[in-house]
Amino acid sequence: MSEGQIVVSGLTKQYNNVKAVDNLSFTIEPGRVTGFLGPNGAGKTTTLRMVLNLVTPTAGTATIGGQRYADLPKPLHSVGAVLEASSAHKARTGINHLKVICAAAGLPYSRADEVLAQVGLTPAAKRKFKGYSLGMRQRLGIAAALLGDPKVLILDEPANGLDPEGIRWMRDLLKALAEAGRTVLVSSHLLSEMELLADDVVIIAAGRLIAQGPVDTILNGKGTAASVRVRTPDAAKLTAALTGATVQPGADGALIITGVEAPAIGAAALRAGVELHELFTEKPDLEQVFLELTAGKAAIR
Ligand SMILES: Nc1ncnc2c1ncn2[C@@H]1O[C@H](COP(=O)(O)OP(=O)(O)OP(=O)(O)O)[C@@H](O)[C@H]1O
Repeated sequence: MSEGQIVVSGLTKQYNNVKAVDNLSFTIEPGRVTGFLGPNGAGKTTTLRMVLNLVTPTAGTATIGGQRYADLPKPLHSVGAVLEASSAHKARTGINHLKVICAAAGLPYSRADEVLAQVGLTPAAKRKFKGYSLGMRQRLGIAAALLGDPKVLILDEPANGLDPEGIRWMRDLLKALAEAGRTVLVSSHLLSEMELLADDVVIIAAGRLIAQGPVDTILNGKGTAASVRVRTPDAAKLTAALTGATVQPGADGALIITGVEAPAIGAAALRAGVELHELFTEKPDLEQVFLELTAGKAAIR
Protein backbone atom coordinates (compact mmCIF):
# COMPACT_ATOMS: atom_id res chain seq x y z
CA MET A 1 0.00 0.00 0.00
CA SER A 2 1.66 3.22 -1.11
CA GLU A 3 1.29 6.44 0.84
CA GLY A 4 -0.67 8.19 -1.87
CA GLN A 5 -2.99 5.42 -2.98
CA ILE A 6 -6.72 6.04 -2.63
CA VAL A 7 -8.80 2.89 -2.30
CA VAL A 8 -12.58 3.08 -2.47
CA SER A 9 -14.28 -0.17 -1.58
CA GLY A 10 -17.99 -0.92 -1.69
CA LEU A 11 -18.72 2.74 -1.02
CA THR A 12 -22.44 3.47 -0.79
CA LYS A 13 -24.51 6.51 0.15
CA GLN A 14 -28.26 6.37 0.46
CA TYR A 15 -30.15 9.68 0.74
CA ASN A 16 -33.80 8.95 1.55
CA ASN A 17 -34.89 7.35 -1.71
CA VAL A 18 -31.81 8.20 -3.81
CA LYS A 19 -28.79 5.90 -3.89
CA ALA A 20 -26.31 8.67 -4.66
CA VAL A 21 -23.37 6.20 -4.61
CA ASP A 22 -23.98 2.51 -5.08
CA ASN A 23 -21.36 -0.07 -4.04
CA LEU A 24 -18.53 1.82 -5.73
CA SER A 25 -14.99 0.40 -5.78
CA PHE A 26 -11.89 1.79 -7.48
CA THR A 27 -8.22 2.50 -6.82
CA ILE A 28 -6.35 5.72 -7.59
CA GLU A 29 -2.59 5.56 -8.00
CA PRO A 30 0.04 8.17 -7.14
CA GLY A 31 2.16 9.79 -9.84
CA ARG A 32 -0.83 10.09 -12.16
CA VAL A 33 -3.71 12.43 -12.81
CA THR A 34 -6.98 10.55 -12.53
CA GLY A 35 -10.13 12.07 -14.03
CA PHE A 36 -13.33 11.29 -12.15
CA LEU A 37 -16.12 11.51 -14.70
CA GLY A 38 -19.85 11.06 -14.72
CA PRO A 39 -23.03 12.72 -15.92
CA ASN A 40 -24.81 15.25 -13.68
CA GLY A 41 -25.96 13.64 -10.48
CA ALA A 42 -23.74 10.57 -11.00
CA GLY A 43 -22.44 10.81 -7.44
CA LYS A 44 -18.99 12.33 -8.00
CA THR A 45 -19.23 15.04 -5.36
CA THR A 46 -20.78 12.66 -2.84
CA THR A 47 -17.95 10.16 -3.44
CA LEU A 48 -15.24 12.80 -3.02
CA ARG A 49 -16.93 14.07 0.13
CA MET A 50 -16.99 10.55 1.56
CA VAL A 51 -13.27 10.12 0.79
CA LEU A 52 -12.69 13.37 2.72
CA ASN A 53 -14.91 12.33 5.63
CA LEU A 54 -17.37 15.17 4.98
CA VAL A 55 -20.21 12.74 4.29
CA THR A 56 -20.66 9.51 6.24
CA PRO A 57 -21.00 6.45 4.00
CA THR A 58 -24.04 4.21 4.37
CA ALA A 59 -21.67 1.31 3.64
CA GLY A 60 -18.13 0.67 2.43
CA THR A 61 -14.82 2.39 3.03
CA ALA A 62 -12.47 4.91 1.48
CA THR A 63 -8.80 5.01 2.50
CA ILE A 64 -5.84 7.19 1.66
CA GLY A 65 -2.53 5.41 2.07
CA GLY A 66 -4.40 2.68 3.92
CA GLN A 67 -6.02 4.98 6.46
CA ARG A 68 -9.44 6.55 6.57
CA TYR A 69 -9.30 10.34 6.31
CA ALA A 70 -10.60 10.64 9.87
CA ASP A 71 -7.62 8.60 11.12
CA LEU A 72 -4.90 10.56 9.30
CA PRO A 73 -2.58 12.07 11.92
CA LYS A 74 -1.93 15.26 9.92
CA PRO A 75 -4.66 15.45 7.27
CA LEU A 76 -3.49 18.76 5.76
CA HIS A 77 -0.06 17.24 5.13
CA SER A 78 -1.57 14.16 3.55
CA VAL A 79 -4.49 15.44 1.50
CA GLY A 80 -5.29 18.78 -0.12
CA ALA A 81 -8.84 19.29 -1.32
CA VAL A 82 -10.55 21.88 -3.48
CA LEU A 83 -14.24 21.17 -3.36
CA GLU A 84 -15.91 24.27 -4.74
CA ALA A 85 -14.90 27.78 -5.72
CA SER A 86 -12.95 28.59 -2.64
CA SER A 87 -14.68 30.71 -0.08
CA ALA A 88 -12.88 33.04 2.26
CA HIS A 89 -13.68 35.96 4.52
CA LYS A 90 -14.66 38.70 2.04
CA ALA A 91 -12.62 41.46 3.66
CA ARG A 92 -9.49 39.32 4.09
CA THR A 93 -6.64 39.51 1.60
CA GLY A 94 -5.55 36.38 -0.24
CA ILE A 95 -2.30 36.16 1.69
CA ASN A 96 -4.03 36.62 5.04
CA HIS A 97 -6.58 33.94 4.18
CA LEU A 98 -3.68 31.51 3.69
CA LYS A 99 -1.87 32.67 6.82
CA VAL A 100 -4.96 31.98 8.91
CA ILE A 101 -4.92 28.39 7.63
CA CYS A 102 -1.16 28.16 8.31
CA ALA A 103 -1.72 29.28 11.88
CA ALA A 104 -4.49 26.75 12.44
CA ALA A 105 -2.45 23.93 10.93
CA GLY A 106 0.87 24.78 12.57
CA LEU A 107 2.53 25.62 9.26
CA PRO A 108 5.09 28.43 8.84
CA TYR A 109 3.71 31.63 7.24
CA SER A 110 6.38 31.29 4.56
CA ARG A 111 4.22 28.51 3.07
CA ALA A 112 1.52 31.09 2.31
CA ASP A 113 3.93 33.08 0.13
CA GLU A 114 5.23 29.93 -1.53
CA VAL A 115 1.84 28.54 -2.54
CA LEU A 116 0.59 31.94 -3.65
CA ALA A 117 3.56 32.13 -6.02
CA GLN A 118 2.92 28.54 -7.13
CA VAL A 119 -0.60 29.46 -8.29
CA GLY A 120 0.46 32.78 -9.83
CA LEU A 121 -1.41 34.97 -7.35
CA THR A 122 1.52 36.87 -5.85
CA PRO A 123 0.50 40.14 -7.59
CA ALA A 124 -2.97 39.85 -5.98
CA ALA A 125 -1.68 38.78 -2.55
CA LYS A 126 -2.78 41.97 -0.81
CA ARG A 127 -6.09 42.37 -2.59
CA LYS A 128 -9.25 41.59 -0.69
CA PHE A 129 -11.00 38.31 -1.47
CA LYS A 130 -14.23 40.08 -2.40
CA GLY A 131 -12.43 41.62 -5.38
CA TYR A 132 -11.16 38.26 -6.65
CA SER A 133 -12.56 36.89 -9.92
CA LEU A 134 -13.90 33.33 -9.98
CA GLY A 135 -10.64 32.20 -11.59
CA MET A 136 -8.60 33.87 -8.84
CA ARG A 137 -10.80 32.22 -6.21
CA GLN A 138 -10.11 28.85 -7.80
CA ARG A 139 -6.39 29.58 -7.70
CA LEU A 140 -6.61 30.61 -4.06
CA GLY A 141 -8.49 27.37 -3.28
CA ILE A 142 -5.70 25.38 -4.90
CA ALA A 143 -3.11 27.42 -3.02
CA ALA A 144 -4.84 26.55 0.26
CA ALA A 145 -4.90 22.87 -0.69
CA LEU A 146 -1.15 22.94 -1.39
CA LEU A 147 -0.20 24.58 1.94
CA GLY A 148 0.63 21.33 3.73
CA ASP A 149 2.55 20.01 0.68
CA PRO A 150 0.18 17.03 0.57
CA LYS A 151 0.86 13.75 -1.18
CA VAL A 152 -2.73 13.61 -2.42
CA LEU A 153 -4.80 16.30 -4.13
CA ILE A 154 -8.53 16.00 -4.63
CA LEU A 155 -10.29 18.61 -6.77
CA ASP A 156 -13.98 18.83 -7.62
CA GLU A 157 -14.53 20.59 -10.96
CA PRO A 158 -11.45 22.83 -10.60
CA ALA A 159 -11.76 24.23 -14.12
CA ASN A 160 -15.13 25.83 -13.36
CA GLY A 161 -14.96 29.55 -13.96
CA LEU A 162 -11.52 29.48 -15.54
CA ASP A 163 -10.85 31.04 -18.93
CA PRO A 164 -8.86 29.09 -21.56
CA GLU A 165 -5.55 30.46 -20.29
CA GLY A 166 -6.56 29.52 -16.73
CA ILE A 167 -7.55 26.01 -17.82
CA ARG A 168 -4.18 25.52 -19.50
CA TRP A 169 -2.41 26.79 -16.40
CA MET A 170 -4.41 24.37 -14.24
CA ARG A 171 -3.57 21.48 -16.57
CA ASP A 172 0.15 22.24 -16.43
CA LEU A 173 0.08 22.60 -12.64
CA LEU A 174 -1.82 19.35 -12.02
CA LYS A 175 0.39 17.43 -14.46
CA ALA A 176 3.52 18.78 -12.77
CA LEU A 177 2.17 17.82 -9.33
CA ALA A 178 1.48 14.27 -10.54
CA GLU A 179 4.88 14.03 -12.21
CA ALA A 180 6.43 14.93 -8.85
CA GLY A 181 4.79 11.76 -7.48
CA ARG A 182 1.56 13.10 -6.07
CA THR A 183 -1.84 11.54 -6.45
CA VAL A 184 -4.16 13.92 -8.32
CA LEU A 185 -7.86 13.05 -8.42
CA VAL A 186 -9.95 15.56 -10.33
CA SER A 187 -13.62 15.45 -11.16
CA SER A 188 -14.83 17.20 -14.27
CA HIS A 189 -17.52 17.24 -16.87
CA LEU A 190 -15.16 18.79 -19.44
CA LEU A 191 -14.31 15.64 -21.36
CA SER A 192 -12.04 17.22 -23.97
CA GLU A 193 -10.06 18.82 -21.15
CA MET A 194 -9.84 15.47 -19.34
CA GLU A 195 -8.48 13.83 -22.44
CA LEU A 196 -5.60 16.32 -22.38
CA LEU A 197 -5.10 16.18 -18.62
CA ALA A 198 -5.80 12.72 -17.25
CA ASP A 199 -3.61 9.63 -17.36
CA ASP A 200 -6.38 7.46 -15.91
CA VAL A 201 -10.13 7.83 -15.66
CA VAL A 202 -12.83 6.49 -13.39
CA ILE A 203 -16.26 6.79 -15.02
CA ILE A 204 -19.42 6.49 -12.94
CA ALA A 205 -23.11 6.87 -13.73
CA ALA A 206 -26.07 6.68 -11.34
CA GLY A 207 -23.66 6.00 -8.49
CA ARG A 208 -22.08 2.93 -10.10
CA LEU A 209 -18.70 2.24 -11.68
CA ILE A 210 -18.89 2.13 -15.47
CA ALA A 211 -15.22 1.98 -16.42
CA GLN A 212 -11.80 2.53 -14.91
CA GLY A 213 -8.31 2.52 -16.39
CA PRO A 214 -5.74 4.44 -18.41
CA VAL A 215 -7.34 6.88 -20.87
CA ASP A 216 -5.60 5.18 -23.82
CA THR A 217 -6.97 1.76 -22.85
CA ILE A 218 -10.48 3.14 -22.39
CA LEU A 219 -10.32 4.86 -25.77
CA ASN A 220 -8.84 1.89 -27.63
CA GLY A 221 -10.81 -0.78 -25.83
CA LYS A 222 -14.20 0.48 -26.93
CA GLY A 223 -16.27 -0.86 -29.75
CA THR A 224 -16.06 2.49 -31.51
CA ALA A 225 -13.49 1.47 -34.12
CA ALA A 226 -11.11 4.05 -35.46
CA SER A 227 -12.13 5.35 -38.86
CA VAL A 228 -9.93 6.76 -41.60
CA ARG A 229 -10.69 9.99 -43.43
CA VAL A 230 -9.60 9.90 -47.02
CA ARG A 231 -9.79 12.58 -49.69
CA THR A 232 -9.28 11.56 -53.29
CA PRO A 233 -10.44 12.82 -56.69
CA ASP A 234 -11.12 9.17 -57.63
CA ALA A 235 -13.42 7.80 -54.92
CA ALA A 236 -14.98 5.07 -57.04
CA LYS A 237 -11.62 3.60 -58.07
CA LEU A 238 -10.32 3.66 -54.50
CA THR A 239 -13.50 2.04 -53.16
CA ALA A 240 -13.19 -0.74 -55.75
CA ALA A 241 -9.54 -1.28 -54.77
CA LEU A 242 -10.35 -1.85 -51.08
CA THR A 243 -11.39 -5.22 -49.74
CA GLY A 244 -13.12 -5.61 -46.39
CA ALA A 245 -13.73 -1.88 -46.03
CA THR A 246 -16.90 0.07 -45.37
CA VAL A 247 -16.76 3.36 -47.25
CA GLN A 248 -19.17 6.16 -46.46
CA PRO A 249 -19.27 9.70 -47.77
CA GLY A 250 -18.35 12.24 -45.10
CA ALA A 251 -20.21 15.53 -44.72
CA ASP A 252 -17.37 17.55 -46.23
CA GLY A 253 -16.72 15.46 -49.34
CA ALA A 254 -14.15 13.20 -47.70
CA LEU A 255 -14.63 9.42 -47.47
CA ILE A 256 -14.97 7.82 -44.05
CA ILE A 257 -13.53 4.33 -44.19
CA THR A 258 -13.80 1.69 -41.48
CA GLY A 259 -12.62 -1.91 -41.39
CA VAL A 260 -9.24 -1.18 -43.01
CA GLU A 261 -6.38 0.76 -41.46
CA ALA A 262 -4.64 3.75 -43.01
CA PRO A 263 -1.47 1.93 -44.19
CA ALA A 264 -3.56 -0.66 -46.05
CA ILE A 265 -5.62 2.11 -47.68
CA GLY A 266 -2.44 3.91 -48.73
CA ALA A 267 -1.00 0.70 -50.18
CA ALA A 268 -4.23 -0.10 -52.06
CA ALA A 269 -4.32 3.44 -53.48
CA LEU A 270 -0.73 3.13 -54.64
CA ARG A 271 -1.39 -0.22 -56.34
CA ALA A 272 -4.49 1.15 -58.07
CA GLY A 273 -2.75 4.36 -59.10
CA VAL A 274 -5.24 6.49 -57.14
CA GLU A 275 -4.16 9.92 -56.00
CA LEU A 276 -4.74 10.70 -52.28
CA HIS A 277 -5.11 14.23 -50.92
CA GLU A 278 -5.72 13.25 -47.32
CA LEU A 279 -5.29 10.11 -45.22
CA PHE A 280 -6.04 10.55 -41.54
CA THR A 281 -6.95 8.10 -38.78
CA GLU A 282 -9.72 9.46 -36.56
CA LYS A 283 -9.69 7.84 -33.13
CA PRO A 284 -12.80 7.93 -30.98
CA ASP A 285 -12.48 10.69 -28.41
CA LEU A 286 -13.29 10.51 -24.73
CA GLU A 287 -16.60 12.25 -25.27
CA GLN A 288 -17.80 9.61 -27.76
CA VAL A 289 -16.66 6.77 -25.52
CA PHE A 290 -18.13 8.41 -22.43
CA LEU A 291 -21.51 8.87 -24.12
CA GLU A 292 -21.50 5.26 -25.28
CA LEU A 293 -20.51 3.92 -21.87
CA THR A 294 -23.02 5.98 -19.95
CA ALA A 295 -25.87 5.81 -22.48
CA GLY A 296 -29.13 4.96 -20.78
CA LYS A 297 -27.46 4.99 -17.36
CA ALA A 298 -27.37 8.73 -17.08
CA ALA A 299 -30.90 9.22 -15.78
CA ILE A 300 -31.11 12.86 -14.76
CA ARG A 301 -31.18 12.91 -10.96
N1 LIG B 1 -27.41 16.05 0.82
C1 LIG B 1 -28.15 15.41 -0.08
N2 LIG B 1 -29.42 15.04 0.19
C2 LIG B 1 -30.18 14.37 -0.71
N3 LIG B 1 -29.75 14.01 -1.93
C3 LIG B 1 -28.49 14.35 -2.27
C4 LIG B 1 -27.62 15.06 -1.38
N4 LIG B 1 -26.43 15.24 -1.99
C5 LIG B 1 -26.53 14.68 -3.21
N5 LIG B 1 -27.77 14.15 -3.38
C6 LIG B 1 -28.25 13.43 -4.58
O1 LIG B 1 -27.32 12.41 -4.86
C7 LIG B 1 -27.10 12.27 -6.26
C8 LIG B 1 -25.62 12.43 -6.58
O2 LIG B 1 -25.24 13.78 -6.38
P1 LIG B 1 -23.75 14.32 -6.53
O3 LIG B 1 -23.77 15.78 -6.24
O4 LIG B 1 -22.82 13.48 -5.75
O5 LIG B 1 -23.49 14.07 -8.08
P2 LIG B 1 -22.38 14.69 -9.04
O6 LIG B 1 -21.90 13.55 -9.88
O7 LIG B 1 -21.37 15.42 -8.25
O8 LIG B 1 -23.24 15.65 -9.92
P3 LIG B 1 -22.93 17.08 -10.57
O9 LIG B 1 -21.93 16.85 -11.66
O10 LIG B 1 -24.27 17.47 -11.09
O11 LIG B 1 -22.45 17.95 -9.45
C9 LIG B 1 -28.03 13.28 -6.91
O12 LIG B 1 -29.22 12.61 -7.22
C10 LIG B 1 -28.23 14.30 -5.83
O13 LIG B 1 -29.47 14.94 -6.00
